[in-house]
Amino acid sequence: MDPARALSVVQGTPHRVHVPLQRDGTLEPIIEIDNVSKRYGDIEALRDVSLRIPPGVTGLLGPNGSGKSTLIKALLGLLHTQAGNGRVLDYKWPRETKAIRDSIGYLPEDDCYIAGLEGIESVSLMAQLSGLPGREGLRRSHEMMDFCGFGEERYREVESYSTGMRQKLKFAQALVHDPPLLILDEPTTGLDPDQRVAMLRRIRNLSTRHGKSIILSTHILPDVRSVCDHVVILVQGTVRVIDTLENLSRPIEPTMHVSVIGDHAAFARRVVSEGHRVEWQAKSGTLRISGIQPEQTPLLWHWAAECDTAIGRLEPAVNSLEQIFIDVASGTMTAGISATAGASADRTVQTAEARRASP
Ligand SMILES: Nc1ncnc2c1ncn2[C@@H]1O[C@H](COP(=O)(O)OP(=O)(O)OP(=O)(O)O)[C@@H](O)[C@H]1O
Repeated sequence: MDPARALSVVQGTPHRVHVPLQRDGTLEPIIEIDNVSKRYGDIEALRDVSLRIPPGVTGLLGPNGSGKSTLIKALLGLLHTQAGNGRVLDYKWPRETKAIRDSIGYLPEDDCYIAGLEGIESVSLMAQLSGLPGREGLRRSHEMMDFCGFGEERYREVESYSTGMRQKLKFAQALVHDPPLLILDEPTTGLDPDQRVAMLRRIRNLSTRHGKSIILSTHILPDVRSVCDHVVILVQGTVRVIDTLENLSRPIEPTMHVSVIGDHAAFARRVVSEGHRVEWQAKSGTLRISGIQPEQTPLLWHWAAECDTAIGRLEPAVNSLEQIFIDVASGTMTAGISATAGASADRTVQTAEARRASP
């Protein structure tokens, strides 16, 4: 059987998730929590966190110690929070913890296996613990191990597994009960480049072909870029950004990157005299010109000619996730956005001043 199809042929799928449209046509969040606080003694790991996570793949980002693991464990009901309430899928959080846990597949960051068990036994044990009857659980375990790329190694004891195989084992264990929501904590750690690409493909596939919602907690920003629809950035226990990757990538105002042949400072002064903002990007040797509408770009050629310069390259600017992360973590950028895709009107970004530089 095609492993990619395995998920769709499982009979008696135990979980169904109802994702209705809201009045404004956007999808209802799968997670809605309000005013969640968690303290460990004097440490405030989560401070009054309110969050709406839409269906799809959401990257959960943040510097070390920002509260990602605490948030995940809180959602799973693995730790007690001092304040907050909400909903996870169709269940009240934190009251209906058991039902919530049944509906989530969790891949923890740390190893989780029982020494002495074969891979297939480990996965079917999880299937049984999730309530699947023995034979159905075993069948499903084989399907998930196929899906995760296991061959005959499934019959080896898990302590002989490489780091990459342990990651895949955890993935199969998280998937075996066919949950509608997956929470994956650093799922690509320790994978070689090929395995990493395969893992990301599986994650994307689960979302697009099998309708799973996925929260991906990671420090690997290219992973986020390649599979996530939305991004949440936590800093010091507070949510600093929730938005679609697409919105975040788009500069707040239309911006062009221009490489100039000749005296770029003279060209920059000419552009500034027309009321546009110009920054010199030393690394790329280009000018970043803000506030230029696409229909105004012919003017750039005109101004370049006036200064006896020429334009070598001209392309629309895109915010890099790396820069967004650095700006948010350092406090030079804040964005407060409805988590629902497309709702970006109230975004407030304070990067312009911080980044402004003269050529
Ligand atoms: N059991 C605990 N007892 C005391 N403090 C804790 C405990 N667990 C976490 N913390 C603290 O709470 C804060 C948030 O930690 P958390 O592990 O949630 O962050 P994180 O974003 O997951 O970090 P990392 O990216 O390093 O995994 C940190 O200051 C951490 O030291």
